Amino acid sequence: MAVYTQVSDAQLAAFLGQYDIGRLVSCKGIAEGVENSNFLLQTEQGMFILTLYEKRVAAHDLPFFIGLMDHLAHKGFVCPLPVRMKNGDALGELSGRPAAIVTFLEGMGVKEPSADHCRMAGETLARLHLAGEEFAIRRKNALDPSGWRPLAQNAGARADAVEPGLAALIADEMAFHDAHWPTDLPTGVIHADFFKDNVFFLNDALSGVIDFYFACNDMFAYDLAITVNAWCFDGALRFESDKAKAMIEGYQSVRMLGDAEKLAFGTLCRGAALRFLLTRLNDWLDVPTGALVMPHDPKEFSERLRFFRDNSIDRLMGLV
Ligand SMILES: Nc1ncnc2c1ncn2[C@@H]1O[C@H](COP(=O)(O)OP(=O)(O)OP(=O)(O)O)[C@@H](O)[C@H]1O
Ligand SMILES: N[C@@H](CCO)C(=O)O
Repeated sequence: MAVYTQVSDAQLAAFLGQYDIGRLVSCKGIAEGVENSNFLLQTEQGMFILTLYEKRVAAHDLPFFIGLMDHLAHKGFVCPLPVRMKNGDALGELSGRPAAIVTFLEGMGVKEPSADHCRMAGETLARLHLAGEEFAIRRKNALDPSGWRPLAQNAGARADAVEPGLAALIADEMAFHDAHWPTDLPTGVIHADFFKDNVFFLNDALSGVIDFYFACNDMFAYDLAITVNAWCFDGALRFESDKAKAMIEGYQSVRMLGDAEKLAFGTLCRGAALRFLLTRLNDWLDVPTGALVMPHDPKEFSERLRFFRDNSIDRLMGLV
């Protein structure tokens, strides 16, 4: 359960006093998620999500995240809408953390997506990329290859206690990406964490997207590579090429990939696997004391990484 910061009744009452969302009926910590502390609020006016931003969210990035959700929602993209306080601000402070309330989205993530779910996810990711055009604020990706290095160093030799040989695998991959990471592909606003738990479905139709707290400006194709990593492996970590093909077709039904994006796609998938391996590994090794959180297993991404390192995926994904 991800609740890193506890909130007393008195603190919550004072915080909610700044909003016009009716009297509080209940407030429950949310079990899912690993990044921030999330609470489901029920008020006289309905359901809302209260988020207290934790370690990976820098306060100076919050106007980007809040502004992006506002921008996308106004473009007709279904995502949470930040709720403004009586004074017009969407960001406040609670229990010593930056905090915000956003609207509640109906639906839930699918644990075992079909190829159809993957197609819809691909389409929606491309719509997000187009809807993000004209968003004025910019944010560098804090988890691009330069951001991976401190994570790799912090884990260091401790990685081998999680999985023998992992420290060498990470060092080799860092060297590979130093030489091969593309720099000239089309960029724009990307979600950067388009995982199955962040994409909601209702009655088998995609109903909305949450969790924009890794969003940034980076390569569109990298976002698709992250999404293929997250959606297109089965429970035994076998790559499911039918799902990847459907996802890429769905994406290209809205935004075509260029030749350079297709050529670099294998490297981007390999880098995406390394990025999630590194954050998971650091979270696994350094769980804050007292936190109610179940860290994700890093080994799920070392397996994906080896798959993308050892296989040429162009044909498997219908890219050639
Ligand atoms: N706007 C929303 N509407 C409905 N449910 C939401 C909303 N925002 C968050 N949730 C619920 O809270 C959970 C955690 O939210 P979120 O994914 O933003 O947290 P996180 O700590 O950033 O997690 P992650 O590990 O995915 O980065 C979601 O899985 C979902 O169940
Ligand atoms: N989606 C991420 C967690 C949020 O950073 C993961 O599964 O590792």
